[in-house]
Amino acid sequence: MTDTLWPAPVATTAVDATVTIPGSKSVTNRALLLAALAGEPGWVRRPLRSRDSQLMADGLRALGVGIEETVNNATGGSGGGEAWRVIPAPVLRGPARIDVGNAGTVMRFLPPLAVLADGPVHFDGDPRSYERPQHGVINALRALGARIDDGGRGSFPLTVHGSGALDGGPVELDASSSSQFVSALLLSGARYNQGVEVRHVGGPVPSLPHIRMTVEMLRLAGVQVDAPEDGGEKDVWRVTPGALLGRDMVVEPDLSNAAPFFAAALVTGGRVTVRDWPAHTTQPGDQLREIYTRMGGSCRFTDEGLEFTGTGKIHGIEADLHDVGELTPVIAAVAALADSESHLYGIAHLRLHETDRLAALVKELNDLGGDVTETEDGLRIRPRPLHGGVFHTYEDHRLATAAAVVGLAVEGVEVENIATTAKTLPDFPQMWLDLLTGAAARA
Ligand SMILES: O=C(O)C1=C[C@@H](OP(=O)(O)O)[C@@H](O)[C@H](O)C1
Ligand SMILES: C=C(OP(=O)(O)O)C(=O)O
Repeated sequence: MTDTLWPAPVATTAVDATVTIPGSKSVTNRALLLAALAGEPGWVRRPLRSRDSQLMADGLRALGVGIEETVNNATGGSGGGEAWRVIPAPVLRGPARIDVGNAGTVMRFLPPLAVLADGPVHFDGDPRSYERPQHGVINALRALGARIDDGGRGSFPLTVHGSGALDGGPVELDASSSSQFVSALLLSGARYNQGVEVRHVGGPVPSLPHIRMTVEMLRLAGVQVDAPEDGGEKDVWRVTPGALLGRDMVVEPDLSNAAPFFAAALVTGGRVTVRDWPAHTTQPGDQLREIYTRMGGSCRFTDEGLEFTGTGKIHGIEADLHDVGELTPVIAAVAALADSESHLYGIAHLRLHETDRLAALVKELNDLGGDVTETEDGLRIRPRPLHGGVFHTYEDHRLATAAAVVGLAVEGVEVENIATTAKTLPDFPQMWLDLLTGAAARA
């Protein structure tokens, strides 16, 4: 936590910019893990370089995986940029120590891999990692035969006593608090002796697009997966045991991190293009096209990417964000500047994200004069004229970008710890300034 305050710039004119958004956190961290499990070296191209992806890379390195970070600007344009070479370890190494930070993908995805190590792997992380749910992964791994010492806490810190192999097979878990429990088991499951069959038992699973991303990326790595959306049984995913192929994977831009930039088009009545928007993607951020259109913008694909245009007039929305929860903070910020009330629901699980996002959004928007109330599973936002003040960010990157969006229209917003955006978008402060000075248009 830092007390540094960042004065959020106010937009004095309509923005008109084209931005390059760095790679997706979710795709980068899956790509690294799948490459580490493969039978031969592979490449992860245009990876995200941020706190969460460095934690994943360092965690894999601790287990003996080689990850060479190289920059290749020779070809320039979209063909250049970074490419990380991943060299799998013949045997994953224990003892090892892994820092999970506050990265859900690292805390959920690495313990199922660590069971394959040939010794103990100790996991620790930020204080918030002790509070985020981990029981789905711990209980499932134990049921599959793994030995895990969590001091009875059901969370971090914990030690996975890797024994070089896991039998695997069918297992039940409750993923109603995080889709990452399912993804975690599936990602390493092909390397278990019997593969894995995950059956979710409980309330609806949030963030389903992220499970589809897992399934799609596993298939690209040559793994056979049966999933509910392909005619399989509801809430059951099956991974057949087998070798993974070392691939050349190109990471898409992080579409969830496009949310504040398109929001700038809506709020200022301007125009923002995000380069290289994929025509097909499993990223939840793709749903911004529909959500922001309902809020008053319009979008179209151009030769460069996806262009969003706003009118400066924003409408409130009634939206189920269960599938796309990570978009909530920025959507809530836009909704606070709208001309009518919004109801965002299906997002009770956000209370267990980087911070309790529902409580944080209510407190911070209301402290600026807003009228936001928390419901059982979401937020009601009644727009009111807002005033300046400190916007606290609770070490949550998406609270920080949400605050910047409010600051576009409200003078005197000061964002606490803008550096927390380093979790997934370290360049955010400069990118935001470039957007507003027109520099992003020239980039
Ligand atoms: O698997 C992933 O990459 C993610 C899944 C989602 O987690 P939850 O299902 O816990 O919401 C999402 O919110 C998170 O940002 C990334
Ligand atoms: C919930 C998020 O992250 P994590 O991967 O830490 O769960 C997020 O990025 O909004």
